[in-house]
Amino acid sequence: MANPAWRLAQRSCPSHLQVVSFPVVQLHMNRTAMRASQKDFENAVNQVKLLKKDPGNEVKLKLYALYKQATEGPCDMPKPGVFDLINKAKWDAWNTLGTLPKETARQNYVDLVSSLSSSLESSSQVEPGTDRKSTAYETLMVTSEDGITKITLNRPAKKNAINIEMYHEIMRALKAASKDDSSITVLTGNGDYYSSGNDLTNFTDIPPGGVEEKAKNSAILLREFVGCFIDFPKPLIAMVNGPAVGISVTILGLFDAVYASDRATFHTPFSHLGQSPEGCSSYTFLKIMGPAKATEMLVFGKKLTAGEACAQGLVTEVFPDSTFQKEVWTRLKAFAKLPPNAMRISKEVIRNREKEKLHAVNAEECSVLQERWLSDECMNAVVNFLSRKSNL
Ligand SMILES: CCCCCCCCCCC/C=C/C(=O)SCCNC(=O)CCNC(=O)[C@H](O)C(C)(C)COP(=O)(O)OP(=O)(O)OC[C@H]1O[C@@H](n2cnc3c(N)ncnc32)[C@H](O)[C@@H]1OP(=O)(O)O
Repeated sequence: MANPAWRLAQRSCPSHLQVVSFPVVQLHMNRTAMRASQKDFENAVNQVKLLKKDPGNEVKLKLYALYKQATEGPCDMPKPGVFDLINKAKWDAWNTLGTLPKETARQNYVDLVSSLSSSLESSSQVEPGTDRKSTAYETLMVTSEDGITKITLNRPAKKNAINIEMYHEIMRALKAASKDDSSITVLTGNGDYYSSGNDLTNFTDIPPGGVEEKAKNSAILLREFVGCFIDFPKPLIAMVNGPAVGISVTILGLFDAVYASDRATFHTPFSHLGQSPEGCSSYTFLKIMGPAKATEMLVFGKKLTAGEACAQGLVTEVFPDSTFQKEVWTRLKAFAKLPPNAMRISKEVIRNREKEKLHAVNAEECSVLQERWLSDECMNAVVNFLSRKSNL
């Protein structure tokens, strides 16, 4: 237990959280749909006692925060002073959870313990330096090689539209990547598209009278999904191999570098869909490109070419499609040889002061969208697409 922040954090934690060992399992994010029972929660709390390896301060603070949220609800403690670093770190971690419902916090705690266990299992099964290929995903391909974990969206026949399963799997892959032995993480798409954004059939499996409930659960899912990008600790790089739509574009503002093929386009047709911006784009795009250009994209749905997106600062560099893979991978392999701790810490220094703001923006965007999804404008747009009348 290297860091005094955690040691101190333990003092006001229940005794089970004072044992630092490392959990054991595969993260089953789709369990969020099932809801953890009190018994699952208690089991997870006990499982923490069995952990053999230190999961690191970041994870321990998350466990602390989720435990407090699950047992006491939203943080109502006065904010510690700036020099009370340890208690402030704990307070920040708890307070960041905002009004996350107790039962969601309980579920997230169970999932986190489960994912820690999973990461221990996988790392103990793989020789250091050995290439890994995960077969545990339905909608992704995840590989780890040369210090780079590559997450590939893998529904090419649907233009890599993000269905509910893919949201969960991306979160699971990011959580695993944040703890594996790679230095950088790359997100890309299989096939001709990077991603066509939210799968519009996500709006279809709604039980009669259940639309409000579905909107509420979707807002929780979206907030958690975007939160994983806000909190991702290692350099996160997008390789935008083709057109990108909707949420696959907006979250680019949370990446550390965005490399694009000259075939890529960037399109956020939220108004056409009766929806509103997410992925923190209502904040990041304004910072990146200024309000005038951000409004063109986010309000009027202007589709940008890769060159335009680069000129506006959303994209780091554009490559001819014919050499895109080769040139970007050469670059990524060089990045992956840089000292990983230095990269992680530099990212922290660059990003950390914005984190609290980003989580607040994320929460607000999700709450606005929750209402939007119930609007006639949104429902009509979805029905139009599903009946193939959409003409974005
Ligand atoms: C009650 C509340 C529930 C809320 C649930 C919400 C959960 C979180 C939401 C987070 C917020 C995110 C917002 C966004 O991302 S907005 C952007 C949404 N995306 C779109 O509007 C794009 C829609 N797709 C298209 O316009 C075209 O398909 C596209 C231009 C991408 C490609 O056109 P093209 O003609 O080249 O190809 P096809 O249309 O024939 O597509 C091939 C097949 O892929 C299917 N497809 C493509 N994109 C999607 C999609 N986004 N959702 C569902 N399906 C998609 C398409 O239907 C074709 O399938 P078939 O071959 O079976 O017909």
